[in-house]
Amino acid sequence: MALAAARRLLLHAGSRLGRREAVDGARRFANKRVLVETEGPAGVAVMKLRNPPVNSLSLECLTEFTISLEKLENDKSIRGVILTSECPGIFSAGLDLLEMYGRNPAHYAEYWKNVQELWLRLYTSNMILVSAINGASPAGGCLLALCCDYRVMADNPKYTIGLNESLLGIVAPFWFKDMYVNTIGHREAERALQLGTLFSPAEALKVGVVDEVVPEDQVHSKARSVMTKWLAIPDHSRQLTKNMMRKATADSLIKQREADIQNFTSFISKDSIQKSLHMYLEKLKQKKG
Ligand SMILES: CCCCCC/C=C/CC(=O)SCCNC(=O)CCNC(=O)[C@H](O)C(C)(C)COP(=O)(O)OP(=O)(O)OC[C@H]1O[C@@H](n2cnc3c(N)ncnc32)[C@H](O)[C@@H]1OP(=O)(O)O
Repeated sequence: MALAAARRLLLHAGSRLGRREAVDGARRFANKRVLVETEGPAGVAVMKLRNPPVNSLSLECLTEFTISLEKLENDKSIRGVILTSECPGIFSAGLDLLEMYGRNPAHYAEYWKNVQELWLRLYTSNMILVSAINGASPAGGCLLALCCDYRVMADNPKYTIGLNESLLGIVAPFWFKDMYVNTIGHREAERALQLGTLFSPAEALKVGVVDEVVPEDQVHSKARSVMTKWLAIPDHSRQLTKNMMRKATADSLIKQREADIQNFTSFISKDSIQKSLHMYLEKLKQKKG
């Protein structure tokens, strides 16, 4: 409830939490966890996630992300968005594990509703979305990239990308799976989902999780040149085509949003799933020590 009110305030009052300012002719607005700048080709915004240390998609981050997208959708001068990260070496660590561990069912339901909302807004966006994947991109991080129309990834073998949910002892929801199938085909998706494969950039390119791999210092310039190419297509025909390609996948979640929330809430509340998440979080901690 409080988040919904904050969302309305941010969206309509615009400048209270989300500041809009002019910098060298470029416009920018920033929430705490998402920075949006208009720069480069006309009509293009660059959206940078900045939720250190790993750009995990906490409830606050999801909300700010969704609001920023909504603002851009409402700004008729914006035709394309480059999605990238301000956290060195990390695109996004995906959903915030601490939102799914040790909380109550009402919290899980609220969290999942916001995950769905961001996904629907990204996946069905009328704007051209290009991701400049400049770091690790597991699970929900990969999901963000998969929503884009084109994916450029930095050629750094330390960075991996994929839907690795099964490694955590959880299961990718059907709409994550559908988008994976749409992107890499049924056989590759089936194998990668079961194994929880995290692909290196070269592997991701081979299997089709990303469209291009370039030297790390060229990720942004490549994303911009890709955007320029896409901007040359008339919006109405591109948008109608995108809608035709994506509508069925989006509709299958829209039809059953409430059931999906209930399914998530009961799944994630199970003792066995909480135990798996606990073990995974411990493993992340031990990796450091
Ligand atoms: C029907 C039911 C359906 C259920 C479906 C639920 C779907 C879930 C989709 C998801 O997105 S689940 C999240 C999956 N994410 C991951 O597996 C990524 C885990 N993280 C990593 O592998 C690494 O952290 C990294 C991203 C490769 C970065 O490595 P690095 O060495 O740079 O940092 P760390 O030291 O590992 O991490 C720093 C700090 O951040 C914490 N952290 C990492 N990832 C997350 C996360 N996703 N959520 C919350 N917190 C995260 C990590 O624990 C460290 O915390 P500390 O307090 O500093 O120890």
